[in-house]
Amino acid sequence: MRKKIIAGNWKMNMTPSESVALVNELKPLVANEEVDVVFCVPAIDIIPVVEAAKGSNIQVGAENMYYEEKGAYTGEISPAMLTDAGVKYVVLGHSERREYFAETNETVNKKMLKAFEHGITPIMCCGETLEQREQGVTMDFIRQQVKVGFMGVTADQAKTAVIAYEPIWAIGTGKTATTEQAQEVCKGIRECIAEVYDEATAEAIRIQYGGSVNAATAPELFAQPDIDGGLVGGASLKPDFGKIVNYK
Ligand SMILES: O=C(CO)COP(=O)(O)O
Repeated sequence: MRKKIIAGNWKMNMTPSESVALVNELKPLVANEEVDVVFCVPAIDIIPVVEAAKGSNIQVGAENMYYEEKGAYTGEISPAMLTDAGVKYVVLGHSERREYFAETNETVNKKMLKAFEHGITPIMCCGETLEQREQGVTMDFIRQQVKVGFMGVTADQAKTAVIAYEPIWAIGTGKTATTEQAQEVCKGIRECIAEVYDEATAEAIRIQYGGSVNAATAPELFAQPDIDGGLVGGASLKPDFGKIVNYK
């Protein structure tokens, strides 16, 4: 049985002081030992959020990370900086980073390998545009994202990874994919992992759905056999997130 993982992606919202207030507000609402609860937050919020989350079930993630150890990479954050600050997870290859910051399957792959090397669990995002869905190439596109993203990743590492299926047309639009659409693609991703690795790896890896998840849609989505939780944007900044975490 895979443990559900419900993660908030704060994106570029919340100053450090706002982040502490939000954690204090949400802390009692997201208490649930049956699921992994992760707050993925802007780099500058990591230290105050780790501090504010102490003693709770909230684990902290980053929204991005660079793939080099250290050096002359102005503006970047290294994996060692993240682990030293108490980070356990990192979102990699979010569609917003692919669109606005030139992330490619290849740079995502480098970051994936680095994250595993440092014991940080990657939440690797994939997902199609509306145009790709209409052209019927959704699964081809996602399979490529997954295959390249996981190049050189061992089966034991892959078993611990998280993949977030986020159809781009459903992000921030209020348009959640239907339960059937979300389940179908998450199942397809699991089949892709079984082809690249084996059944045991496919059974172990956790696959989230993301894209306009809210308290109303979460219960049905998370009840699907191949959906192991969610990556939640907008609703993770509100008390609604407590309802999503306690969807049962
Ligand atoms: O991109 C997302 C999470 O990473 C989804 O964002 P929304 O939940 O705001 O649609």
